[in-house]
Amino acid sequence: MYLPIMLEVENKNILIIGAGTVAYKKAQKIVEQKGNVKVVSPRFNPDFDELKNIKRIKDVYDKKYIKGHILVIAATDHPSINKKINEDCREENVLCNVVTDTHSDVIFPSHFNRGDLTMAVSTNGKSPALSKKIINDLKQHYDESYEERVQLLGEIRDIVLSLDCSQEERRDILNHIVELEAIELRKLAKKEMK
Ligand SMILES: C[C@@]1(CC(=O)O)C2=NC(=C\c3[nH]c(c(CCC(=O)O)c3CC(=O)O)Cc3[nH]c(c(CC(=O)O)c3CCC(=O)O)/C=C3\N/C(=C\2)[C@@H](CCC(=O)O)[C@]3(C)CC(=O)O)/[C@H]1CCC(=O)O
Ligand SMILES: NC(=O)c1ccc[n+]([C@@H]2O[C@H](COP(=O)([O-])OP(=O)(O)OC[C@H]3O[C@@H](n4cnc5c(N)ncnc54)[C@H](O)[C@@H]3O)[C@@H](O)[C@H]2O)c1
Repeated sequence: MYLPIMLEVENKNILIIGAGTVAYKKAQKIVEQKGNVKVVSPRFNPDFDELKNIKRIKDVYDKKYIKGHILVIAATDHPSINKKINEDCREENVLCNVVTDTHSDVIFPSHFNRGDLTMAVSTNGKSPALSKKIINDLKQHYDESYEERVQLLGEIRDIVLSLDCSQEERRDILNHIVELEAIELRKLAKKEMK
């Protein structure tokens, strides 16, 4: 079983082996979050030309490339090579995601963001298509308005945490404000700023 955790990738070194369609999608997501991406592959999908801030190495996989990375993504179209990459990473204590396997050390959930709200869904590799469908359903319910909502709740929470009251009272207030309408949250945030 997997434990869902959030990974801060900004300025972290992440290695991708293979440069096809799947590798491109993962590289794009990591670059968006300002991770340092290095890609090793003998051939690069033309989409990679759009990604300016990545380092390309035109070569086949070799274990020597792993060192110095916090995460390796094995994204070749050869499951046996990807498996070897996963084994090498285990020896080097580096986390590894294998795109052709449902049992690698790291799997990417399907996800979306509404500002600081992140929603992520995984099926433990059983059905990525179902993860995608559920995420699309959640997108309808948790619409763009949640971006402001989370922002306002964060602002109000900072004020509440600075109040001189018991931990229980604080928890009650914080649990109560999540039920409020946006208009009430805006008023509260404004009032507290003064
Ligand atoms: C989140 C996302 C990646 C992202 O973020 O890029 C993701 N898969 C996505 C889409 C997708 N992948 C596939 C389809 C075709 C339909 C289908 O097969 O269902 C679609 C749907 C589509 O493309 O529309 C095929 C596929 N995927 C894996 C295998 C290998 C295997 O099963 O052995 C094969 C078979 C290849 C073959 O047939 O040969 C494996 C994995 N894919 C995972 C994640 C991990 C488990 C996630 C979970 O627990 O649910 C895991 C285990 C490893 C990993 O990659 O981390 C992205 C969401 C897109 C979105 O949200 O827009
Ligand atoms: N996890 C997912 O989300 C997901 C989704 C769809 C498909 N897949 C699976 O992922 C695999 C990759 O799919 P794709 O569409 O990106 O394939 P692709 O053929 O577009 O790309 C494969 C890449 O791997 C490179 N490569 C091959 N041998 C290599 C080696 N020894 N060292 C380094 N690079 C090497 C190739 O040059 C190419 O750039 C497929 O097996 C596919 O079934 C996974």
